[in-house]
Amino acid sequence: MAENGLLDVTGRVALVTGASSGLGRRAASVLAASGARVVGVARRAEALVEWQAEVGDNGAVIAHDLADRDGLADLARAAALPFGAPDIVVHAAGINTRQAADDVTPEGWDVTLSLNLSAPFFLSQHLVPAMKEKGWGRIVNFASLQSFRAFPGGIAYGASKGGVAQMTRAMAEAWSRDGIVVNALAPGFIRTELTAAVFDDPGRAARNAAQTCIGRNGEVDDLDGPLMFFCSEASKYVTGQIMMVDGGFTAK
Ligand SMILES: NC(=O)c1ccc[n+]([C@@H]2O[C@H](COP(=O)([O-])OP(=O)(O)OC[C@H]3O[C@@H](n4cnc5c(N)ncnc54)[C@H](O)[C@@H]3O)[C@@H](O)[C@H]2O)c1
Ligand SMILES: O=C(O)[C@H](O)[C@@H](O)[C@H](O)[C@H](O)CO
Repeated sequence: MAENGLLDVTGRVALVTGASSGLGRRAASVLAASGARVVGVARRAEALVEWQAEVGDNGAVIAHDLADRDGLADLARAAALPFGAPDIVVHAAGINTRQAADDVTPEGWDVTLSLNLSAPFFLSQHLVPAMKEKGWGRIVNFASLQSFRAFPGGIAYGASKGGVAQMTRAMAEAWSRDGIVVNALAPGFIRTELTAAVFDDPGRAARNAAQTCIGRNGEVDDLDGPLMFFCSEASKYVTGQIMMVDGGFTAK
């Protein structure tokens, strides 16, 4: 925590999707270690329970398929049971089906858009009324390099992440007057399960690292600072913004 308390999240309740692995799991752990009570959501119950054992009493878990839009109202209700209504939501669940444009299937397209784009919107819509009542809320979306750049096999993923970038601005316009700031983290190439295919190709991993200003690809803890900024009082006059956390990939 910063000495002036700006990054403090003690006593806040956070809902983190994608908490079973990668960036979502890291975000859930960092928030819990910083004093928030965290409800972790993802599909894999076993991995969630393992995460909960790590964080102890500050964590609760719900196994849920976020691509099923009809279940999101129930999920929002269930998420309020362990610690009260969430003040913070971090939408980290996401997939990349990596289908080439000529081969994209309707199923691949739909699940990508449902999980990456629709779930953050509709789940937020169910959580916002309680945030409005408190006059304070933080919504953190996950955009990507692919919100702005095209990569092979990225048409559905890129469409979803381009949508996340614009949705973040539109959510900010809709809800910020009620004390809810809405921003997005846009990671570069960070080593997780999602990017295993990228990191398993040494040539591609090296080219991506060389494209950054910092000279390396990312690790999950590279997002800790930007995450805490967006989840805390520090970001009270920052809304509708997409923060590149890409080692300077897009600056170069
Ligand atoms: N890793 C990167 O380089 C990178 C770069 C840019 C953006 N992102 C974004 O960051 C977010 C986290 O990605 P990651 O790299 O940690 O990936 P990951 O594969 O490690 O984690 C994804 C999480 O989403 C969950 N999930 C997948 N389908 C789900 C469903 N139907 N319902 C509920 N949960 C589901 C998984 O269980 C997992 O917890 C994603 O939105 C991703 O698009 C990642
Ligand atoms: O894994 C891949 O193949 C995709 O390129 C993405 O998932 C990227 O890692 C990320 O979106 C870039 O910011």
